[in-house]
Amino acid sequence: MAGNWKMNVDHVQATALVQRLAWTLRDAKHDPASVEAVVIPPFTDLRSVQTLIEGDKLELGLGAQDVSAHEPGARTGEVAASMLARLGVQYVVVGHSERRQYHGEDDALVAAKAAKVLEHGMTPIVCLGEQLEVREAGEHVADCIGQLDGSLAGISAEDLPKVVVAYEPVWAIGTGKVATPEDAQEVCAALRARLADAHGAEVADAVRVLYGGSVKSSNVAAIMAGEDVDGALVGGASLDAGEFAGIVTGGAAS
Ligand SMILES: O=C[C@H](O)COP(=O)(O)O
Repeated sequence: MAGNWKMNVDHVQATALVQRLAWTLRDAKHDPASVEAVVIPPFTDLRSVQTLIEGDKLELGLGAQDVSAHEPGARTGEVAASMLARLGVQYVVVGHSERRQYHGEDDALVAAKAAKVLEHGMTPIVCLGEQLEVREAGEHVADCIGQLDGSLAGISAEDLPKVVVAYEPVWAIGTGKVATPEDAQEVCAALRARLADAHGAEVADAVRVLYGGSVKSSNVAAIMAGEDVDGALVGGASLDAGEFAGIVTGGAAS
């Protein structure tokens, strides 16, 4: 269960949020071995959050929201994978629809970023999902498979099991319109089947497939009931410690 804070929460607010989350999970007797909880703050919060996780031995994973496809150098404004790895970051979101939509990122760039994340020993969370008009045309499965192929291009069969794929229908992000459990399962299953066709069942089973889009504590169990839905990538609801803890424990219960 990964909480993507997006461009919210400064580093002072981040320390309070992450502590409240860890305490709430402890009070709920959450077992991190059953469901992994990951926080994905903005770059400016990473050091503060990492210090708390390490110092207070909080049972939370740490992720970043984006990364450069390049090695350190003259790339103003970018953050290199090696810098994130040095900070103790374990997961990096690549290809989020907000990056694809507002920053012109295409599958080739997403694949290059995912490869860079793997090269530096971290796990990419590779996002993909269809626009509303694509779903209305009934082309969502083919569209998502195309994004999967393009976004994982060049990643070796050895590295693929380390990848996390997040299916996030764009029309369900931040809109309150959650896909039905059947919608989520349909695409997650199709993605896994594609991985199995291309790389074998063992690789496909090892890849964790998440659903994202208006996930809350009240709907997480139904979504997680899908056989091919292994977890959730949560946006808005991860900004509330109690709500995100409810998602983590709700996912564990399903
Ligand atoms: O990365 C998270 C997704 O974009 C979902 O966001 P949301 O839970 O606010 O709909």
